[in-house]
Amino acid sequence: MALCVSAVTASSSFRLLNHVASVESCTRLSSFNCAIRGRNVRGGCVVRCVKSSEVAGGRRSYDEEEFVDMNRGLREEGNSGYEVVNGSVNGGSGAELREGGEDCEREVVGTGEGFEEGEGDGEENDYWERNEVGSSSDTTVIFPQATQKVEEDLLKRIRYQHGREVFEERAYLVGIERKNTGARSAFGISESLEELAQLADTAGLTVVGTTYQKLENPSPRTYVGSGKVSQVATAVKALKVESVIFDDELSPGQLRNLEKAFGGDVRVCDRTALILDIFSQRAATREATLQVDLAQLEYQLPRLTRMWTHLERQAGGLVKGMGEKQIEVDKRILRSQIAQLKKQLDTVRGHRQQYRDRRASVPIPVISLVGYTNAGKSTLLNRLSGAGVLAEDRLFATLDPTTRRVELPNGKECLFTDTVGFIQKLPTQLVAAFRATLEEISDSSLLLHVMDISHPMADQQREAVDNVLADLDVGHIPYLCVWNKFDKAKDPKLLKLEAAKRGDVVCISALTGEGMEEFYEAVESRLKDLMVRVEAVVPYGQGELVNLIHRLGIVELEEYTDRGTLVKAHVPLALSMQLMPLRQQPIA
Ligand SMILES: Nc1nc2c(ncn2[C@@H]2O[C@H](COP(=O)(O)OP(=O)(O)OP(=O)(O)O)[C@@H](O)[C@H]2O)c(=O)[nH]1
Ligand SMILES: [Mg+2]
Repeated sequence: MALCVSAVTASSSFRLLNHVASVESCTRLSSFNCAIRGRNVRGGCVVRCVKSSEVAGGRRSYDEEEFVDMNRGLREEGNSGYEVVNGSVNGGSGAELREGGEDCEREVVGTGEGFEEGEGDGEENDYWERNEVGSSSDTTVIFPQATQKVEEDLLKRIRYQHGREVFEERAYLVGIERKNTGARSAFGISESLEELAQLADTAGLTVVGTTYQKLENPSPRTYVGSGKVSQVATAVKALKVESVIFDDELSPGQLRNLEKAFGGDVRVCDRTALILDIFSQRAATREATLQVDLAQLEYQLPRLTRMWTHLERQAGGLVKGMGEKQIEVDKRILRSQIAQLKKQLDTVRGHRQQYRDRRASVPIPVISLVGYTNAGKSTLLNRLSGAGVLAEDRLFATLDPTTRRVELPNGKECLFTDTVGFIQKLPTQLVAAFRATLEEISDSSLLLHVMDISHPMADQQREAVDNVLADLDVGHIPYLCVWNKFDKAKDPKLLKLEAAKRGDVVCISALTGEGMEEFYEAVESRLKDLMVRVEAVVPYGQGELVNLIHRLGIVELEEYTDRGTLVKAHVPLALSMQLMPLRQQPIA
């Protein structure tokens, strides 16, 4: 039986070979992500790239334009075990790889499409062969020899994590402890690395080691000092590490130098790429997908170097500048993809705006749940509304705002919106891409900041959230702190005392329901504070307006007069605006 490998992940730029499984697992892939991945492919590969927009009904259609040859690794790393026998280097017809040398690496990727477990026969058992499914493509990728042992080793590395199959990839984490942190975020290096490990786990990686260095500032060349780089390189070899992840965003130069230092087999990436990858894996709706794709392209654009320098090397330097030209071409392609994505996002957002406008026409108060990732926002929304929103012990479970109508115990209605969680060092590309989603927060009547009060870094997480909120300019919106996961608190009595002292805090457990009565009371009282007093005469023909006043406001008096129903009530600001033309004229 021939082992067939579908190695292109369902996700983004981060992992090239995380999934040895059937094609069904591959959902989307952008050509550019592939190219970026190719940078670190061990032994090189040919990957056929298809834009996510071309994914239809779970099946990808091929587009010849989208081929990206990933053989650079073979040539550049001097691995002459392969040769390209049929295909051009730069797009066009694809390529055929043949085994030629003795010590070829065996982790080779295919296209993510058209791979399936197939029957091998005789000698061909030694190959991982691509079985094209219903495609007229001329691309034939013959993989190098795979012994039974290699197959077994690979299969052993597939594991189930968070309900899905992942290829166990070994990662090593590197951070910096800045001397004289001063005004810097209060996250210590060990907490920051711990969070990075959690992110890596969420992305499906296995962390095999971490290290950090105390520095005044990161080295502009290699982030950590050269001694540390050698130390990491030794650890990478000893621990058979496949990915080295840095705790801050690396500049394109740092990325390049570190890749050089660790060799082509090791993938270098940073916190931002990791977060982008998680977002990409989790994006479920069209808007979230577009937003993540945009953030990824924005991240990749300045990092578009070295991808094509092999062209020059191949030609013995005769075509100097060819690589650069190609980079320019790629940059242009990327920019036009960015422009296209922005356009598509505008359309999608237009629909969302219509929905918001419709919502605004029914002036129900909107309450937004904001907070650090994993604080329990979705769990709270589920408790309030039985919404069935995905709530998991993973980072960034929620990417799209979900709004649910909730009737409070006093009978008043409001809308609760669950939002994307924040994290320290939130990539700027993501904040920008998700700005529109986050801006919905600015329409709310009340912000509920949900905190995991049992978390050792709760204070620092609060600070990180407050920083993002300040960026979003929502300081004017009334705010209530919800100390969640109270059931896990070490000293509940002390916490209660502290909460009582502060006044703008309620302690709850969204999981067990503890403290929900106080929660409802606090929310009701905030909403009441936000109401304005109106006196209006509603014509008998507009009875639904009187109903609305009852549903949303607190009615003091209702009287039937010859002009209509006279209502004296406290109502939400938005409703008071709607009632403006009906305000009772003072009787002369
Ligand atoms: N013990 C305890 N666990 C909780 C509580 N609230 C939520 N959790 C757990 O915390 C984890 C994260 O909960 P979510 O509701 O997904 O958190 P979130 O804030 O929506 O996270 P993101 O969507 O990633 O931003 C889940 O495993 C929940 O079961 C609580 O009050 N007590
Ligand atoms: Mg959530």
